[in-house]
Amino acid sequence: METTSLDRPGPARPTRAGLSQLLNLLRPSFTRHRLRLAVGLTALLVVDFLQLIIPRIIKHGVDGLAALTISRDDLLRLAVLVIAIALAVAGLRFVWRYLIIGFSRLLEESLRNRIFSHLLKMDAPFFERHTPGDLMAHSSNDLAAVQMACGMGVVAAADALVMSVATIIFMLHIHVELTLLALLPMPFLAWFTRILAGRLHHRFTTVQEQFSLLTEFSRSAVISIRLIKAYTMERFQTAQLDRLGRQYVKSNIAVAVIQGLISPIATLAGNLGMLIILFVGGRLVITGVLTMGDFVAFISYLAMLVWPMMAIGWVANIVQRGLTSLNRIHHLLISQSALPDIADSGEPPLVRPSFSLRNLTFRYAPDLPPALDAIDLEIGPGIHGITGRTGSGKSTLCRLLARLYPVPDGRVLFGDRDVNTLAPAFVRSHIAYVGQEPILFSDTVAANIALGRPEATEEEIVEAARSAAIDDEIRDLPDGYATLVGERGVKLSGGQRQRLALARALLCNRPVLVIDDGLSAVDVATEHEVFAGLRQRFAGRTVLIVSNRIKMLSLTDRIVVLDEGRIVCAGGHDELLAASTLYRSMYDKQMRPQADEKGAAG
Ligand SMILES: Nc1ncnc2c1ncn2[C@@H]1O[C@H](COP(=O)(O)OP(=O)(O)OP(=O)(O)O)[C@@H](O)[C@H]1O
Repeated sequence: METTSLDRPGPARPTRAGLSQLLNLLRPSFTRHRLRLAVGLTALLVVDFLQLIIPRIIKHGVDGLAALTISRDDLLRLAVLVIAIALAVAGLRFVWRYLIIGFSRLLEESLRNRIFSHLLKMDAPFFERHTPGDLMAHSSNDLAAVQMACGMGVVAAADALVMSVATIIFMLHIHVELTLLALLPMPFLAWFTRILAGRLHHRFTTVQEQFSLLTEFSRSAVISIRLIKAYTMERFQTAQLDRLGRQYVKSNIAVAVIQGLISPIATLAGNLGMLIILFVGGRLVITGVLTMGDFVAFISYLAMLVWPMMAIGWVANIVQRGLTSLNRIHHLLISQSALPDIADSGEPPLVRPSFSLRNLTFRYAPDLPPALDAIDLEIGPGIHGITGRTGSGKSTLCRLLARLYPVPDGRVLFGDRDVNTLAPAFVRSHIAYVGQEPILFSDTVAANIALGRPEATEEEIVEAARSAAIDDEIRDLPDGYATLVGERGVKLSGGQRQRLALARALLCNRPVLVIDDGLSAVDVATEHEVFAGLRQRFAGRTVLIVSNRIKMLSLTDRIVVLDEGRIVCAGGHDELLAASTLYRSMYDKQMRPQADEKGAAG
């Protein structure tokens, strides 16, 4: 028998894609903003050049002073020149920061948009393989690492390259041997920075992990405060928080140790070079090979070289980190939905669509038993009840109709066409879906109802609420339909939330309504009212209600009983009472106590 299943290996560690594949992800942004980048990099190079000129001006002044050939006016002119250059450096620094860092933010935004629109296309199995934390990491840490590499990474790389090459040329120009000697400690500085930056990254990742553990712990403790109090868990929770807090402090101290090492090592390398200049360069001045000005300029150049040498190690690390993150983003973007990749052609919606399930077998994973087993079912206009024990496959059936999971070819037909030949969005656009857990957004009641049709009028919203039997209760809220609900608003009861979600689905006015146990928290009297509203509103259309409430099921046109993924019986309420032992036992459990109570009262 042909079945479908989802190969769900879990989020494996991604293999490294080719460099050109990774760079292809960045190319569109680099191309689009090439002018911005070119101007930014030019400003950066001009800053470098201007900085290199300052020691030469100072050399001129010192030589003049040493030979007593310089006038006060000359000195003033040199000072003004230095200030003018410093001002130009400050202005141009602002320009390159604005342009290049701005570019990295634009690149980050475009990658984020790409990731987000890709996620919107993915199917349910994808979201089961990737946890929300996983996906959040892509849209925060990984994007930040790429942004860093393409912003400060580009700046530091260009800066370090130009500054080190130019500074060394200027130094060589003064004295070749002295330059080579003074540069001796520099490769060690680059090497140390590289090693320390690597460790720093590692420790910093630990800090971030500890921080997210701590925040997640505090978040879940705050939202489950009632449970904690009910189980008198306060002490235990405090001890847990204390433990996490101590780990967090420890990992922060580990970061501080590395950060504390970097600067002294740089100073040490600079001072070693300085020592060499003092010792060797000083002798060259005494012997008249170098002028006093050359000597001072040489010291300034060496000081300027410390930063590029540190930057080389630092850049190597952030580029490596950026590539690792880019690799993860690449793997996310190449992951494919198992649903057919067919774009919605804009075909007009079907007026009275129906579903035909033909010998459909479905498993969530190859090693799991089938969640649906050889299902044959016609779902056309009318109100259909789906019932069965927990885990019998009711929700799975609804999810497959809503095209959240892939199905094998020819097993599910929609309006006589195989769903695999249709755009998933086309099929979904016919279905209003009410799930088991209603989700409300932090917005007004009206906006929550109008989620699927933001353009709906006030009258339409009220009418949908009335059909879902929630209108009166909404009017009793402090601001009626304008009341804020959700996380930061008024808290609604489970039944109210479910009816709000139902009103949202009703407002969409689609030809098929699927309610997956979405009325379980609604009391029996209100359930009747809701059902009457549905009957009237959906006359001639298709409604599928998953429920285990016999009273609700008895009102439907036809009931399908599932057990272990199979249809064990289908028919009207009376028919099933006679034909299905499962249905009969559900009826007995739910209706007998009432009958017994009535009998006892009589
Ligand atoms: N995402 C999933 N991954 C793996 N197995 C799943 C998944 N969802 C459901 N199942 C399994 O598939 C079977 C059918 O589950 P389903 O949720 O469709 O049952 P149900 O009849 O709706 O149950 P309930 O009445 O408790 O909601 C169960 O064995 C369940 O454990």
